[in-house]
Amino acid sequence: MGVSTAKQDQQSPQTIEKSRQAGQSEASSAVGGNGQPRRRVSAESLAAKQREISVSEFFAKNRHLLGFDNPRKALLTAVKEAVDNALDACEEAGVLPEVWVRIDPTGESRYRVIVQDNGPGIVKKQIPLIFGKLLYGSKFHRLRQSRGQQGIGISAAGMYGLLTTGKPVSIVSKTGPRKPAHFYQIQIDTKNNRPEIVNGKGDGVDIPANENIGEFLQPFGLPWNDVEHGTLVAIELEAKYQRGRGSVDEYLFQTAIANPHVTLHYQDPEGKTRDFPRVAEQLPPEPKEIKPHPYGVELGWLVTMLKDTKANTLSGFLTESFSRVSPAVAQKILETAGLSSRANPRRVGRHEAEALFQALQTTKIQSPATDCLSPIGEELILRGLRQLVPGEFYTAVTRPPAVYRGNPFQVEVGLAYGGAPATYRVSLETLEELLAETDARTLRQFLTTTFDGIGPEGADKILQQARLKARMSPAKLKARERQQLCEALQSVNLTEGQTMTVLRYANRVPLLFQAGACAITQTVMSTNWRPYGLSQSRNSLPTGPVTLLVHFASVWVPFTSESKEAIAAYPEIQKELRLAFQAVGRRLGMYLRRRLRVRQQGERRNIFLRYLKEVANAVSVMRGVDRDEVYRDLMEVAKRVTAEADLKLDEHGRPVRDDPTPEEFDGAVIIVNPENEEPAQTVISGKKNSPVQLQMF
Ligand SMILES: Nc1ncnc2c1ncn2[C@@H]1O[C@H](COP(=O)(O)OP(=O)(O)OP(=O)(O)O)[C@@H](O)[C@H]1O
Repeated sequence: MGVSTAKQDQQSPQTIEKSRQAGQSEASSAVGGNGQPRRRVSAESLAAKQREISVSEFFAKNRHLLGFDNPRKALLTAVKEAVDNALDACEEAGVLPEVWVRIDPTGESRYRVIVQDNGPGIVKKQIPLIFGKLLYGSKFHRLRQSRGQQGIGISAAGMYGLLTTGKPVSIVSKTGPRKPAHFYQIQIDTKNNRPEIVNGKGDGVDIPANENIGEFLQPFGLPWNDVEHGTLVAIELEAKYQRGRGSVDEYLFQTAIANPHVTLHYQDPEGKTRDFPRVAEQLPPEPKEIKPHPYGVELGWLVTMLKDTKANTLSGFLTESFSRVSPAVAQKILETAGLSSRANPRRVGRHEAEALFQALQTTKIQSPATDCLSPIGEELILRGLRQLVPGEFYTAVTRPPAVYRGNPFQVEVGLAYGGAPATYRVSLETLEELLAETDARTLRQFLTTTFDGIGPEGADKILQQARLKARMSPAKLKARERQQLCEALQSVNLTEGQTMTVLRYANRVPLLFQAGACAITQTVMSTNWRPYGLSQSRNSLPTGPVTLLVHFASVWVPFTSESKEAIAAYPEIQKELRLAFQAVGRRLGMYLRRRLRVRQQGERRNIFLRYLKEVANAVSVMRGVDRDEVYRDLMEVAKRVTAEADLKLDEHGRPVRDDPTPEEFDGAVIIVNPENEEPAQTVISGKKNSPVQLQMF
């Protein structure tokens, strides 16, 4: 009734008043004869309907909250959950990760995702709970950087598979070379959020240590890569495979950039394989677990902690439960709160808890320890970017750790400038596949959603060159038009029309959706990039051939939803992001200004040179002096006036003689020689007052 139609909107005020009265009399029919509203339900009848809702029932209905809102995203989410777990497990076990990802088509809009790792494996008893129960995991209750944090991911992917195909999840896990492997087929009982084991008469199957696992699993279509320990997960689900932005391919590519210590093997649904070999042979430093910091605690949480503690005194409670609280600090807090340090924490009343809470917030306490974080580091960011993103100038910055709501976090940013957009690498065959897979309705939409870095402006440029209309349907292109589009993609210069590509990461995991809702994108857009040589309209992404890698690392990432796609905009986080953007922006600005100056001086010298011979001729005729001598003298003058053309970089931005010093850039930088694509200069540690290492990759 609340929906107003166009017809209603045109009604006169009188007609509207009449219908309002009619509406009132209709409503009054719900009033009983005694003038009291008629009661349709009683508290008792409502009570009869009350039922507990299991967490799995809830998420089965609200699957979009977990990233399963459409078949394409479902495929990515399933792969992502399994790969993220594999990487977490390997790193925790101190193993350099090697992960095999395979997507097999099993029917119309059905795929089987198979992910195997060389991690520690999972003990037999835990397998059913991990894969057949939502909210079960090892990471939720600890404060330490990891990819997973909620304990929902992999069981939710299995549940989605079960709901859409009726097939259970298959798991094979082996914990050591002389240990048997465990093979389970598990489905989740959504009503009760409990695992049901389907194979081995409800007990799973053990594969003895001396048996060939690969041969054993062959009849089940499960490929086992021979490792001493590791886990394989296979989930069949309703899905859609499509390349381009937000695809499995893109997720793996971006994972490889931010995880240079990982080797990934990938086989796509068409059987094409791609390997991403590791470029770093060392694991990142292991993050340590920390206790919560007093500034992050909330009153209700404090009350629960007081009730649950095993400490016998308030002083013991504070020092054991929180990080950075020494006995002296505890004493200070308790004095401020007016409480005895020997009081029993389990007997603390409401008012006393509130006083303690206030004292915790107001006492000066050292910031939390930051060894719970494991940033990628400037050197590895540069290596990762250089390996996979083409460009001529690279720089990276790792900010010092900071704190939001008591949680330590760290921001890192890498910037690559000058790479051609992905369109240059598109062959006709790939373009035809992308056109066949897309669900974009217009060509312009196809271009902007398929390729990173193409904004509407760039798309229009390409379509103009291809002589195609922006609103044409991608599915209806004829062979000749597809050819035209491919040629335009490869030839149009997008340097100006390209928008900045932002690669967002949280705890080394690429974030591929909800860019607009993410603090990272919002802060990139609200930062002023114009002083650094990029053009930018107000509150939008800057334009130019720039890729920005942004890594947010924390013991708890404040995601905006359970699907872990966007980071919430806490002011402390936005401040750190902005400082990191400004640091890389300043270095980019320096590089671009220098390049521009060199180019301008080069052009000026060319003009001199064009007329130098004629001037020398005229002077020698007029003054009777030697022409060649005059020419040589004039040449000297031209060189002196345009000396900068010989300095630093030539017109391609290539260092010519005197390369910029590390101190000038004040940070980690790579400048690439565009002619042979070799790094002309690499500065890894160029911070002022610190030893400078120059290193070529
Ligand atoms: N491949 C694996 N090897 C070893 N342990 C694993 C593996 N996959 C999952 N686990 C264990 O299972 C637990 C549950 O995994 P799940 O994906 O459901 O949640 P999570 O990774 O803890 O958090 P999130 O929901 O944020 O992803 C993990 O915490 C981990 O201890």
